Amino acid sequence: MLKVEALKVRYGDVLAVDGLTFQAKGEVYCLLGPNGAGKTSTVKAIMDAVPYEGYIEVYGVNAKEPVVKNLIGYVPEQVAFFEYMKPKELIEFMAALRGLNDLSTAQKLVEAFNLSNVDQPLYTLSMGTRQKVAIVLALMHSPKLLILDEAFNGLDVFSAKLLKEIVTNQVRGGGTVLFSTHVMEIAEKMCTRIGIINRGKLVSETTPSTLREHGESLEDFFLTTTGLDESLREVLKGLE
Ligand SMILES: Nc1ncnc2c1ncn2[C@@H]1O[C@H](COP(=O)(O)OP(=O)(O)OP(=O)(O)O)[C@@H](O)[C@H]1O
Repeated sequence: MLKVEALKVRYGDVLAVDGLTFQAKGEVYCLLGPNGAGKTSTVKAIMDAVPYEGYIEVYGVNAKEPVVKNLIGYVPEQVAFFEYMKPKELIEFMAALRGLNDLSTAQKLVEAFNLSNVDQPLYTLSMGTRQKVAIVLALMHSPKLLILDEAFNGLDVFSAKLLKEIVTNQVRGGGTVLFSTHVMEIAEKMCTRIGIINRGKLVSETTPSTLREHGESLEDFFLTTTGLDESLREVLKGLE
């Protein structure tokens, strides 16, 4: 379970996250918002990678506790690695950092994602392959909370499908997934709940089934709740 309460993230004068509160429990929770809405800042706060105000808890543990890192698997939006390391070395390095002796899950994931170039330095790998390495690193310790920040970027059809299945299994096994994405189709298909975030605030929560009941697409719901539908109409008028 993930609990985020009254979260604020500031960068100097910029209030990137402004009192955000939400919970995700044994489900796929999607944070959806326009560019700059505060999604990545929220995720970084959960990872204790930026200073923040408020309270974050992961499966009963304060997210400020170092031990929480073993409960979380995180695929960042931008994969930044030690470029001269090879995936195999990076996997061993991360396992050592986490105190993980059993590399069998990592090995299975390497095979599943068909990561044949584990002995090549990271800077020589394609974007999609780097993404797969990030996914293996995020999953190798079987985390309870999986955080995917635009994790489908650059993945081929096979790997994207595999990741979708992994997400489903994560929840089936009692885990939780926090998703941040711009891709409506993924949010609509994969998420149990969707939180719309705008200017650092949660402006609405919905579920794909509620949207279906109302015959509304997530795209329309998103544009209306963020007020972007009006901006879009004005922009289109200007183009006429
Ligand atoms: N390191 C930083 N220094 C200063 N401002 C920052 C920094 N990182 C993010 N911001 C600002 O904080 C706000 C939220 O950014 P954030 O990256 O969290 O949004 P996002 O919803 O993830 O956006 P996107 O969908 O474009 O990835 C934006 O105004 C952004 O410019």
